[in-house]
This record gives sequence, C-alpha cells and structure tokens, in this order.
Amino acid sequence: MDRIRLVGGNELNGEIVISGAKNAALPLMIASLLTDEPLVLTNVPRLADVKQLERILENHGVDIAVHGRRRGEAEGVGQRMTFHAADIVDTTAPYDLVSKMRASFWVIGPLLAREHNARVSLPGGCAIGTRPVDLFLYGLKELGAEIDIDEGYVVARAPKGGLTGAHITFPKVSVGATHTVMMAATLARGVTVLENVAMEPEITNVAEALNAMGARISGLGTRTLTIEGVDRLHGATVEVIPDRIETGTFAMATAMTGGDVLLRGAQPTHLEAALEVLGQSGVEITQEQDGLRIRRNGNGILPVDIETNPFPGFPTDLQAQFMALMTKANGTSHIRETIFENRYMHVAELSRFGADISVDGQVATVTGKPTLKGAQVMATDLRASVSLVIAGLAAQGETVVNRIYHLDRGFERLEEKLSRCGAEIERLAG
Ligand SMILES: CC(=O)N[C@H]1[C@@H](OP(=O)(O)OP(=O)(O)OC[C@H]2O[C@@H](n3ccc(=O)[nH]c3=O)[C@H](O)[C@@H]2O)O[C@H](CO)[C@@H](O)[C@@H]1O
Ligand SMILES: C=C(OP(=O)(O)O)C(=O)O
Repeated sequence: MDRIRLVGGNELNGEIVISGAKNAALPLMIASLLTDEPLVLTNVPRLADVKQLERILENHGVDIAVHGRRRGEAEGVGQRMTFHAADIVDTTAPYDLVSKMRASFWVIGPLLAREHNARVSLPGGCAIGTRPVDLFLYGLKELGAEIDIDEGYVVARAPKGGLTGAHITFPKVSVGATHTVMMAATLARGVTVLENVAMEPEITNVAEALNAMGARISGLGTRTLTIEGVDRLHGATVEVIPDRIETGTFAMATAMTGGDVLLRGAQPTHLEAALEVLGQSGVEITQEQDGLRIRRNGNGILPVDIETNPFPGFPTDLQAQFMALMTKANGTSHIRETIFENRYMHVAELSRFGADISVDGQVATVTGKPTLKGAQVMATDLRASVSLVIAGLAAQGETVVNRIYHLDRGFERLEEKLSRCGAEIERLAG
C-alpha cells in the first residue's frame, strides 16, 4: 500500500492548477446513461473514483474513450472523455463495484428513467456516517417507481409507460438524492417539481449539462427545480467545473505553511463561505484573472468558529482541512459538524502531531499550539487524509501518512502539486 512521506517546515510558494471537480465529474459521467448519443466531458480529473465509475458504466454497456489534450489547451487541463451508452446491456450494478464508492448508487436514476428497471447494490463510500438512501427511494417512488430491497440490492421498476412527474419536497437536503431524482425526472412524463434540493455548484453543473442534452430544467442554483419531462435526450459536450474542495484544501495548506500560491482556474464564487472564514483567520485572498491568490506572510493564524452546512454554507468536505489549520491557531476555535454524524475520525490522527482537540457530540474544540511534531498517521477517509498532509506540512520533522488510497480517490497528483510549490513530499510505493 502506498504511503506519503513529508518533512514539514517549508512555505508553499508558486502556482497550483486546480483540477476538475470529482463530485461533478462522477454524476456527469452517470448522466451519459440517459442518452444513446455520445456525451463528451472535458476537464475530467484522473482519479481512482473516476476509474471505478468507468468500470461500473462499462458493465452497463457504456463505451468510454479517453482523448488526449487538444492542441492549444493549457497544460493541466484534465482528460477529455466520451461516454456512449448506445445500448444499456445490463441494468444491475453489482455489490463489488458499487460498494467502493457512494456516487455509483446514483446510476439508479438514469437506469430507471431510460430502461424502466434497475437493480443496484446499496452503496459504500467514505465511512463518515450511516449514509442511508431513504431520500432517493422516496423521490423515485414519488415518480411512480416500485421499490424493493432484496439481498442488499435496491430493485426498482417503473410502471408501464415509464416514470411520471410529481411534486416532491425533500425533508432534508441531499446532494446525491437531488442528482438522482433530477436525472430520473428528465425522462418522466409531465412536470416534476423538486423542493428543498441541494444547490451545490456540482448540481448546477449537472443540470446545465442535462439542459445541453435537451432536458428542460429551470430554477438552477435555487432550492426548487422544475423539470419538464422530455421523450429523449441527446449528446452534448460539457466541461467539468473546477474542484472547489481541492481549491479550499490548497488554500488551507498555504494558510498553514505561510507563503504565496496562485490557485489557477479556481472559481471563488463556489466557495465563498470557506474563503470568508480563511480571511477571518488572517489569510490574504485576492481574485486575479487566472484564479485565486492565497497569501500569509509573517502573521499568525487566528482562531475562527465554523459550522458545516449545505451549500452555500461551509462545506463538510473542508471541515477536516480547516481543523488541521486551527491546530496551529493563536487560540481556541470550535467546529460544529452538522452534515455527517461520524466525520471526526481525523481527530485521533491529528492528535498524533500533538494537536489539542476534544470532541463533544457535534462540536470539536481545537486549542491551537505553536508547534506540531511530525508523526506516523493513518488516512481514514478522503478529506481526513488530506488534513493529515496539511498538518504534516507545518509539523517539525518527518510525517508518514499510511493508507493513502483514500487520497487517490479525490486528489489528482497531490504530491506533485505540493512539491512544485516547495513542499518536501514524496510517495513511497508498496
Ligand atoms: C460524490 C459526492 O458528491 N459526495 C458528496 C455528497 O455526498 P452525499 O450525496 O452522499 O451526501 P448527502 O448530501 O446525500 O448527505 C447529506 C446528509 O443527508 C443524509 N441523507 C442522505 C441521503 C438519504 O437518502 N438520506 C439521508 O439521511 C446523509 O446521511 C447526510 O447526513 O455530498 C456530501 C455533503 O456535501 C459531501 O460530503 C460528499 O463529498
Ligand atoms: C465524502 C466524499 O466522497 P463520497 O461521497 O464518495 O464518500 C468526499 O468527496 O469527500
């Protein structure tokens, strides 16, 4: 199993190109199941999760091609890929493929809409909570699907003639349920109104893609989506938005070490809450034509209290990284995690650096310390893993992060991007 070794103490200075967003690329790939024409995606990041979803889609019969960079396209631009689901050959998504990644469950929406049946294993993904699928099932049932749970599989059938539009109010905001029910509703008969949807930028990226494929979705970027069902969707070319979680992660890494880094291609409107908090912690943030510049020179890190919330709130996917930053703040901060009930597994690992953190229910109290010491630590989930890298970058001496397969799910060429900015970091194979 690969590990990361780093020696802390260097400032970060230079430029980092932000990759395409994992959490947009995955549902966009899934949207290809809705049409028998090719869907071309640009700026797709090279990640383990993308590879895993390719396997799942291929199992359904999707033809996938990866094209090189086009002449004139900037270095760092992600993959250009074509997904062509001319025929769906299998509507089952088996356990061994789906159990590795939460988003793979979302194929249930398009399969049900287009093929009128789907058999999808209950999902896996980061172990950050129980992560039920009741909201998905509620939404799909409201569209007319009949649903049974059989031997760990969700078996869904649409009535003769397919799904029908409905007025659905989600009792809780869910990113995955919004993607899935929105995709299913594009091919339903009549109008669907979805209330209390997630409005993360990745949802808007997918909704815009669906509209480019011929869907009729309005209310993009709001809590209510109205979807007029159409008979069929067609192909399109769609660009994956820049990864706001990767952006926030490198911003926090720079805040942690000090220095001056340009995050090329970052889209600041996608992470305003996190940038505001970083500003309050003493980091200078400037928007430039090519991206976001993050600077912290000389001054210390101020403690700031945060609470995670659905977009536009502070993202839960940046909570661990922010906690790492607060371990070196000049004072005490409080973090309230409201999205996932078990997203504090990094606390025990951050403590190995000497961090002072206590947890009481949803709230973590972090008392900053001037010095962290490098340690052997273990990655427990995707974002927790990168919080350990951030701590290691500012710790004295050597840190080894074990089990970095979690990191590879969601961060493209992390070591390379950081070492180009002056970090002493390398991957140890095997
Ligand atoms: C691939 C992807 O995009 N993953 C993101 C997505 O995950 P994911 O789509 O799994 O997260 P959700 O927004 O669905 O989860 C939010 C909350 O709703 C709960 N819930 C969800 C569905 C359901 O049927 N019932 C239910 O109770 C969850 O347990 C959680 O407590 O959004 C999360 C919240 O921003 C992010 O941390 C993940 O990185
Ligand atoms: C939790 C995440 O991913 P997943 O939903 O796939 O587990 C994440 O991207 O931080």
